[in-house]
Amino acid sequence: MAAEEVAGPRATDARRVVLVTGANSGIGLALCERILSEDNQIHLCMACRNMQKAEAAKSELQLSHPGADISLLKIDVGNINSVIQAAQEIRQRYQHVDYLYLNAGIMLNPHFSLKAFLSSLLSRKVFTMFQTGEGLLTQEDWLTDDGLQQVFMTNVFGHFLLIRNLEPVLGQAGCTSQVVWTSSSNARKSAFNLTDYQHSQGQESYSSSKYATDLLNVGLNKHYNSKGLFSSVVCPGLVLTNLTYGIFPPVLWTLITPIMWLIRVFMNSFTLSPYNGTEALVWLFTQKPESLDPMVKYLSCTSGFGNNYVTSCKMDVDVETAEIFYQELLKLEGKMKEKSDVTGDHS
Ligand SMILES: NC(=O)C1=CN([C@@H]2O[C@H](COP(=O)(O)OP(=O)(O)OC[C@H]3O[C@@H](n4cnc5c(N)ncnc54)[C@H](OP(=O)(O)O)[C@@H]3O)[C@@H](O)[C@H]2O)C=CC1
Ligand SMILES: CC(C)CCC[C@@H](C)[C@H]1CC[C@H]2C3=C(CC[C@]12C)[C@@]1(C)CCC(=O)C[C@@H]1CC3
Repeated sequence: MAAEEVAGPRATDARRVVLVTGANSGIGLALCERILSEDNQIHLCMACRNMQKAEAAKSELQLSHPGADISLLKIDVGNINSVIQAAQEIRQRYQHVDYLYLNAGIMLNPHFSLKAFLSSLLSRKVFTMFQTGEGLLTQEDWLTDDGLQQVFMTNVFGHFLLIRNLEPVLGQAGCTSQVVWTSSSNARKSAFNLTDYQHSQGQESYSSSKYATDLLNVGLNKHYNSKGLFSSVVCPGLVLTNLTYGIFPPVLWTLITPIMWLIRVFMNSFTLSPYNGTEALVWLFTQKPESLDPMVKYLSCTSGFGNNYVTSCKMDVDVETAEIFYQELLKLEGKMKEKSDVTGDHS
């Protein structure tokens, strides 16, 4: 599809530009809906890989928010050329991007361990297990056409490249930009290894990639705050979406919903609906980025009565590791650029 067909009107300087990746379903779509309810004067750019799904999501939003200023952008964050082309398109469309929600994410072929679940259920780890899913899931992963691990590319590096290629429209003098990562309570230090940061060796690529976003958040703040770019990390809790439908089929999730409501009385991380899961993402939209702590994660929470609120918790991240990882990503960016220069692959 030609870019003109999907692009909306050029956003005027007065409108704040909000760009959301993975905006056509789940948490991304609910976020778009809630941000439009918060401020219907924004220009919303829905960045998606599947334009048919994106069109359907846009129509849904325009039904609930007639007159909303929404445009679509094609991006596959799992493909380097697509990210570079999308960034070029964004730079042409907008003078400034105010909010960049890095939400697109995948968990490839998850396997649930019933044995681990039952043994954790009877142990003191039960709360941690329900909050983080620790020890319950393993996943597969494979290589992208660019030769990188798919989960790392999609959840981390594609978004990193997007930021790097959007530098001219992010954070100008007197006009800050806010980057918000949809991370996860499943992010775990022990699943991440600096010497194998793409997680080619293990079976917890999702957990590793989400820990990588937490590290990257710290690195980005260190290198970009002085340029007016601020980064934050959010955990939406457990939300029933296409991602979790890869773990159990929708019908099974529906059957255990009453049990999950019961668990929610003790566990505020069972947000369950995409609407609830976006609470912290929407809260960040209303905050001054300079006032946020780069070392904390913001958590969407839902009480047993179904009330939403936001809490924060310190990230399990040290500044030195974050810096080494940031430098590794810069090196990888250079390597991939060199490779495309040599092969002449600029498609
Ligand atoms: N559900 C949960 O319990 C939790 C989810 N998260 C995170 O929330 C984020 C949103 O996931 P969620 O809403 O749950 O799941 P969904 O599968 O509903 O949404 C994921 C979105 O990302 C898009 N996407 C996936 N791969 C790419 C790609 N290569 N390029 C562009 N877009 C892509 C999907 O597009 P398409 O429709 O084309 O596949 C979809 O729009 C993810 O980062 C996930 O890790 C974090 C914590 C908990
Ligand atoms: C009776 C049921 C509530 C049992 C469900 C057990 C597990 C399938 C879930 C318990 C904690 C969940 C969880 C996730 C997936 C499903 C569980 C493991 C996530 C890993 C999904 C993606 C994330 O980003 C974080 C979630 C943490 C909690």
